[in-house]
Amino acid sequence: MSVSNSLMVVSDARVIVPFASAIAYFIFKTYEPSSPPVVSLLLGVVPTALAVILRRAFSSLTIALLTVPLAYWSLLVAFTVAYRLSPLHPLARYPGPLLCKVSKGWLAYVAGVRGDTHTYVKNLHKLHGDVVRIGPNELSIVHKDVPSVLSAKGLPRGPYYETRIHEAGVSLDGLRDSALHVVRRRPWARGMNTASMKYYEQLIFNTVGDLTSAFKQRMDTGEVVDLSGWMTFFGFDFMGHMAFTHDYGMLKNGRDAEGLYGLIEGALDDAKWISHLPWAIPYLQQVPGASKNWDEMKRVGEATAQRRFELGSQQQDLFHHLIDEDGNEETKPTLDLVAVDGQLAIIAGADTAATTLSHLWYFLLRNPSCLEHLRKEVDGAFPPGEDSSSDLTKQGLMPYLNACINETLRLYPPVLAGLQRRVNAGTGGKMIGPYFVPEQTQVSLFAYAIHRDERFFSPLPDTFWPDRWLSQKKFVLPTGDVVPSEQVVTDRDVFIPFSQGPMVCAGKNVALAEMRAVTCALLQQFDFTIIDSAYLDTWEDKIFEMFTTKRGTLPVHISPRASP
Ligand code: HEM
Repeated sequence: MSVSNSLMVVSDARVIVPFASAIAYFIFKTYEPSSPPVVSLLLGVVPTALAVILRRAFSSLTIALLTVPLAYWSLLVAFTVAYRLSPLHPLARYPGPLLCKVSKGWLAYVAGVRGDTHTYVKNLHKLHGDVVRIGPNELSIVHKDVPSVLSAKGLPRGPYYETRIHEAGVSLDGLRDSALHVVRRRPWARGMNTASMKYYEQLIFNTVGDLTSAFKQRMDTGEVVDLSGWMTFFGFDFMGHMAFTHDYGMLKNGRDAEGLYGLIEGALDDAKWISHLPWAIPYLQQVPGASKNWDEMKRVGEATAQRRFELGSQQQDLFHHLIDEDGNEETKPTLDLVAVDGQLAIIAGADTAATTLSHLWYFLLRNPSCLEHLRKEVDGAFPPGEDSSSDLTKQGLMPYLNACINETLRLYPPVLAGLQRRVNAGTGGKMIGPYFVPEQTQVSLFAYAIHRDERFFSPLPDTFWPDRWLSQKKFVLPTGDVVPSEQVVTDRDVFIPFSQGPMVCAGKNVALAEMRAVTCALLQQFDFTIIDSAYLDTWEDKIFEMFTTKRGTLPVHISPRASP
């Protein structure tokens, strides 16, 4: 080849590679393709083909194969970063850390390695205000206008929920199509109506009985118990009875013999970062062993559903409604899909309630005056000799009990992060309060950050102070100061531990009922003494976000309740 030809080929390469890379960038930006064949074509086939075509510009094919793809990918990254940081980006007006603006990988790192997404985002709001750019195309919003995001007229779910896609179908909590969600929610609504709640009340009564019997045994032997771990046993045993008429036997055996909790914790731990990079899910599934815990959980879920199916239709448990044993729906769901939803109930229901109860006991042990106040209320409602778990309706009307539970859910909502919604393409964007959110933007509501904002909960937004939920003319603060009610702000509209709107937690009422019942029964019958105050001092440092909450231990001595 002549010198002039060679120069032409080299200059062709200098034009063609950036041009091809720019086209690929344009396709990624406009269509956000994530299917492996398209991505492999754009990231693998195109640069390799270019290297082969332009090989004469290089000393050998090997050099071409090394140089062209590298240049192509580097340019692609450069275009992407430049656009994301440029004033042309639709979210350019919103502040946020540079790394968040560049890639969602940063939040995936915060979630996956540090596990403190909730405090990280709360601190970002402190620094930047109501709206923070937490990803290239994602905003976190702390604003009173929460309902315009979560209500029926709000926004559909965002890609954060893609991890809930299973072979048999998507579990209810991952459904992003709002119309389909309405259909799939119907059996859940039947499973949570008044008649169903009556059935579950008996199960709560029995499971609370198992818990108190186990504690009595350990009290007699002087064994130290981890209150947090036992709340997990309670949560799983109750959900097993409620969802599948299955006894996990954790309370009776004093351990998780089937290893279910470990399995779920492992699965959540493996996946906690991937929700931020949902496009990576199909690739991760190809990595041997990457979804080992999920696969095992699926197997256990299917086996439990199969066992329950064989029991027949007599039990009025959640499965009865989900599999539609009463024949309400035209099309019955498959057993596999019901297994997926049943599994969801166990994960969503057992761990969240156990986490809330553990936090509540932490706060009560930390604040003996609150514990005594609550115990007085329990004694007033259920005099000695009267079993508190016999009347769950009465518990629903106990102001201080409900204030303590609300206050716990406010400070530590078990779902610490990730109520993500999306402004879909073609909608023209959305106003949230005074803020315009352009199309194709994810909007995340971090309950943890919203609940601790002093515009919505004050005074002392970071302090456990159940009184803020009571209605009274004057309030005595934990500091001893007395303030009139006008100085106390408790904004229930932005209280979202269970979310709000059409996708609000389906198990909210059952969760509240079980948490009230456990709290009353334990206060009525036992005294707990933490074996070392260091466990209380470090409790909050050991809270990690992983969809739900990973928490530490609360080892206590149990003694019989001192006479009232
Ligand atoms: C303290 C206890 C609980 C808390 C704080 C809690 C919180 C939540 C939250 C924040 C969501 C997400 C909603 C969204 O995406 O907007 C949710 C969904 C859900 N929860 Fe709960 N949950 C609790 C207990 C339970 C229980 C006991 C059950 C089952 C009996 C349950 C079943 C569900 C289901 C099925 C969904 C999906 C709802 C849907 O997509 O329509 N949860 N929960």
